[in-house]
Amino acid sequence: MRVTKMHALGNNYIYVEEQEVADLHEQFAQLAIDISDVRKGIGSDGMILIGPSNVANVRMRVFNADGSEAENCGNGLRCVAKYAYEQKLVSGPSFSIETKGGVFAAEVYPNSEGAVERVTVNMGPVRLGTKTIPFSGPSAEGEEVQIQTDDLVLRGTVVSVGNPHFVAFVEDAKNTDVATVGPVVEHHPWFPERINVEFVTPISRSELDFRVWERGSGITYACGTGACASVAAGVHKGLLDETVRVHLLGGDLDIEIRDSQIWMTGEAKHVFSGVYRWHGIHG
Ligand SMILES: N[C@@H](CCC[C@H](N)C(=O)O)C(=O)O
Repeated sequence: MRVTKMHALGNNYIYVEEQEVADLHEQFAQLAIDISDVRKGIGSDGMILIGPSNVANVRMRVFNADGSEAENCGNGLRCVAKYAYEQKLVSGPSFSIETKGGVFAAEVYPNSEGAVERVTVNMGPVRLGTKTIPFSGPSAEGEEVQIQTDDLVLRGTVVSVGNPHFVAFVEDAKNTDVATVGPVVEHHPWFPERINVEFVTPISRSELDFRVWERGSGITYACGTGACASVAAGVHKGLLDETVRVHLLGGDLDIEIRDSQIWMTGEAKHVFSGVYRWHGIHG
């Protein structure tokens, strides 16, 4: 199958057009696991399928490295926008992308040769609280949820950006033990469909340090929806202004809350295009 690897701030996926894998419908989860494997596959945070849509200009489906399907991916939206424009799947620089978590409007900024390296996406309305995500904890919990296990007590704001997020404001995001705490929150029984976990520290009202544990992929260099969720939570808590530069492991992302909508602007980069031979589930 023809594949393209792209990354946005180091959050890297293998992008495949649906027509390339039309006969593999029941096997997308295993394909995502295999293709993401850094030793036996290509190596990535997951796989994103690009195809036609009935309700938007193009559709994307997001599979994490463990094969689970996610509703949305912010870095994926920017890379799909780049791909769709450069491959002429769309006719102009402004268009819409369908995901399982909703339809999002994208705008690409091509250079004089038509190559796109920067994209803005309207990530939709700010949605906070346990009613916006799959949640099976006590109904008394609202926007702020307190997770308690034998080893951990952690408060976080829950936010939906199409996909679910738990945003914890911590003393020093850059030195948080993400690999230990992240999976405990991801798999906490209150989140029946698991959850993405962000650790954030405001360094001013317009700058945020950010680390992430992604549902289904673990530590990644960046999470676009996670950055959106974190700024939405920070503005709601009165800690941040509405225009924020988020410092992720892989670089910076600009998030703005305007008219209760979240706008995300950042890079999208091509790594390589080539052919991947998959030997299938029994291969
Ligand atoms: N990296 C993404 C989010 C990908 C999906 C996520 N792991 C989930 O399961 O919801 C982003 O940039 O938003």
